[in-house]
Amino acid sequence: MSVSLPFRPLCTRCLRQGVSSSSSRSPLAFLRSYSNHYDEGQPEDFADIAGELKRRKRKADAKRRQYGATFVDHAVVTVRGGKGGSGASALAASLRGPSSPCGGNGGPGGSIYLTTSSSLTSLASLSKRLIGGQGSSGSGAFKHGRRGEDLLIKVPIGTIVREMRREGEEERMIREEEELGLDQEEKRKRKWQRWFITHPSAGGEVSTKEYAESESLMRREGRWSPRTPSFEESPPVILDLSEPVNEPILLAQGGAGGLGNPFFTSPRIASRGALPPTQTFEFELKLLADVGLVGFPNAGKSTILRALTGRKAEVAGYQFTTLNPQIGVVRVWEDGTWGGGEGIEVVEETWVEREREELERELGEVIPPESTPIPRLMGSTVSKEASDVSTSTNSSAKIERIRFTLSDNPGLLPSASQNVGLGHSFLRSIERSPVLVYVLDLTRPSPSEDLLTLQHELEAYKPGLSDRASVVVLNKGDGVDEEVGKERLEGVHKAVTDGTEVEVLSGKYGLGLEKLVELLSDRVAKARLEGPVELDELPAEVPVQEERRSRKHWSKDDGVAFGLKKFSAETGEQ
Ligand SMILES: Nc1nc2c(ncn2[C@@H]2O[C@H](COP(=O)(O)OP(=O)(O)OP(=O)(O)O)[C@@H](O)[C@H]2O)c(=O)[nH]1
Ligand SMILES: [Mg+2]
Repeated sequence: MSVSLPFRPLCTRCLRQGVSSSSSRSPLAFLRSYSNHYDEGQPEDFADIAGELKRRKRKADAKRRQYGATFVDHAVVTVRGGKGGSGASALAASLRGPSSPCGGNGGPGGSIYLTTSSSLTSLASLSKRLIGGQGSSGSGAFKHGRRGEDLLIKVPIGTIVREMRREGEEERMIREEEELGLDQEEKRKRKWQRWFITHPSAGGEVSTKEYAESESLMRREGRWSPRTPSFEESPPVILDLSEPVNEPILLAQGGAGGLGNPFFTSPRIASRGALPPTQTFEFELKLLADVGLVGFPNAGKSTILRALTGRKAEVAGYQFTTLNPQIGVVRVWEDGTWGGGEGIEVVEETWVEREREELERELGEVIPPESTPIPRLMGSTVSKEASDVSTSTNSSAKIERIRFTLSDNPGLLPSASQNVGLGHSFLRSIERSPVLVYVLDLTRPSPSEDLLTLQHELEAYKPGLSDRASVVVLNKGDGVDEEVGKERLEGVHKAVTDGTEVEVLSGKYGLGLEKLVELLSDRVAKARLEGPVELDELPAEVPVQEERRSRKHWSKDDGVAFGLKKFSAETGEQ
């Protein structure tokens, strides 16, 4: 099979053959032409391409569903330190005299620690129930039990942890006894049974005196039925993990191990390990980035992130490609150049890149980038050369002026503030970004209306949030002609407040990015000087249950699933 036309289905075998038989075209050019054609939507050999695209879309949808299910920004987790192991009540037989107590102590239960991980952007890896390892019991010959295993939970930077409830075993028992209406004597007996174990040779009942003595010994050691302090006595744990954690934070302490019988006056008694209280924590993820990109699905947010930072965000020509917020780093040097990316010329859709990588693997050689005709921004004079001068990946000899993080977020649906789709997760993750950028698609019929919708959604979520967006990006500036572009640009200018910068650019072809970097550097520097701005609390928080339910039922046709009209990137209809 030869690659005589660029519209063959993209199977790797065809591509390989194309490479070997086609002398004039590089495989990348082949992919690009395929990709461009796909963009334009005018395939000639339609049956071939439609079939291939359908297959690809099915694959991508499945992948998206899979990723979608793993993005979690809110979790309620039950945590308990491990139970301490029991002390042993053992006697060492002696030929000459009476046997002596030799029971070892129980090992303490494992604790639960918390730390941050910069590679995480979701709470998906968090289990619903975390219990520290149980300490093992002591045994004869003074052998002490092993310590239970500690658990280390990793959460993304930007996670807020709040303790919601705590209940100890002791309180649970007291409640139960009240319900059963037990008298004091019965309560004492139950308690002793709960706390002590007796040597098998004890035979019969251990006397009340022995128990009472053992209890007072335990009290002296501070080990007797430790009470769980209420929130009034010891305020709930609230952690704001906005910075990387150096030392793991103790979230739940493991229970103390029981004491062996040498500790007690009666050799027939040893104590059980303590069961630590059960605590319920709420984890909420608010990703931290200096700049947050806000826009409708398909506006090109991920493309911009890739162009500025090189972060491998998924780029595709359909809505809700991004389900998981992504953060990249932009570095700006003293001479005004910037980098962070891989110096990529054109940000291709991810599937084109994958094909290319697969092809490179098969061929065992790197396919050199070839020059692509770069379109112009709505007939403006901003050229690729201008932006080339400003980007750089060679940072060794330069002095860094500023470095900031940029977050790409899931597309915002109308009514996201009411938690439609990934609404809250998206809004939560940008809430802490001091600088927001609206990303609008200049090829859509009315970017100014899109802008108003975005502003409305941010304000509905938290009043004052939309004020942080003082930069509006009109992306896909390469895709409109001068007349249409100017008209839409004018509409947006009319819709913005004073002091808001409006930039036409093309994330895909890297046009106009240097101006954006300059603007963002200034805004970030200013925001850092001013410090964090607190916003009012969420006016009407959607209950957790409801929120979770909505996420579970989320699909790519989200607007439809939530009784809204489907939002169409092609027509701009909502
Ligand atoms: N012509 C042109 N196409 C672009 C430009 N920027 C992005 N695109 C294309 O627009 C489509 C969507 O781009 P993405 O970057 O995935 O958009 P997004 O806003 O991240 O979309 P979601 O993740 O779905 O919210 C892809 O086909 C991109 O190749 C641009 O500047 N010019
Ligand atoms: Mg995206």
